[in-house]
Amino acid sequence: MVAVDRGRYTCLVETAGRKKKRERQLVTAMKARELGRKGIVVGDRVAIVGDVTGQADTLARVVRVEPRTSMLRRSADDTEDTDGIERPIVANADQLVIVTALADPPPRPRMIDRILVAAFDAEIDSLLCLTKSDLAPPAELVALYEPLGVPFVVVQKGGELEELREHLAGRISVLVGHSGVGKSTLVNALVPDANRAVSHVNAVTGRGRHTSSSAVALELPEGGWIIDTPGVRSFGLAHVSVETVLASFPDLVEGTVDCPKGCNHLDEDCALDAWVAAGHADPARLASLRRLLSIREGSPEPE
Ligand SMILES: Nc1nc2c(ncn2[C@@H]2O[C@H](COP(=O)(O)OP(=O)(O)OP(=O)(O)O)[C@@H](O)[C@H]2O)c(=O)[nH]1
Ligand SMILES: [Zn+2]
Repeated sequence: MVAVDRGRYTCLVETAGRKKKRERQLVTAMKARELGRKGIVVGDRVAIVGDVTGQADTLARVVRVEPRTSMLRRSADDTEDTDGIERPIVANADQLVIVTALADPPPRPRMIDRILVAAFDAEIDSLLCLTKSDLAPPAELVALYEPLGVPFVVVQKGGELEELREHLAGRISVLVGHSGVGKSTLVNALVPDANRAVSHVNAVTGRGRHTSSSAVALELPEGGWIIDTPGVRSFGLAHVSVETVLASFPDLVEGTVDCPKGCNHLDEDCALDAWVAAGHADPARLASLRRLLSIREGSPEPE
């Protein structure tokens, strides 16, 4: 599923054409009644029936959604309608690319932390993509994320993208970042046909890029997909547990055996302080764990 918009689903269908050459086309579909209220999102693998020629004014039907390997939800505070529900937006992604400018706009570590927790929760890898390196050096931000073991790449407009391409090749990556960080600049550089591909999808669904707030999947020339998420600044965290965050710090788990029951690992009675002080783990790791845990407790970053 490469785009979803107001009940119209754009699917990429690959068929074995003549001379075993693989042929692919975009097919517009609607949801078959038997799927009921089950949602379909970008990244979903689906089965479709009916008219799958993809010709103008044809409409296929999605009859089945395959089991998902991961699911990212838009955070409730990100949606215009403030009903507090975290809606699924991307399925089956295997990498979350956090696009952050080194300056203009300045980096927002709290937002980066929130996205990292969402990635831990969804069990997908994350990659820090630091843009606008012509405006500021990356050292300070890199130092903040080094203890977390998050890989990073540094890019600038018109510059080399080889390293980033290596991280993206063959994978399904979701790009997320605040407005103005250079996400569109990046997408256009990575996918030479990005504008055309997006307008083609929108021609099928009848919407323009900037009116659409839904995610769109774009295929990379070197294989793999990037999924742009316009208007999405962070992902839902309300359901993320202490255990989920802790599980991403396997080096610290052992130190929690003496914690009081239900310890949030933030208060004075937490056993991790003594355990780390005894030299069992890096204090920077504990500090990072606590930074991420406190995000769940705190209110979302104000705009
Ligand atoms: N100095 C500098 N400016 C950049 C760089 N990359 C992008 N810009 C500029 O930053 C501005 C925002 O870039 P966009 O690519 O539109 O950012 P975006 O994240 O897509 O923003 P939205 O479209 O609002 O979501 C534009 O004026 C770009 O020309 C960079 O590496 N260095
Ligand atoms: Zn504890």
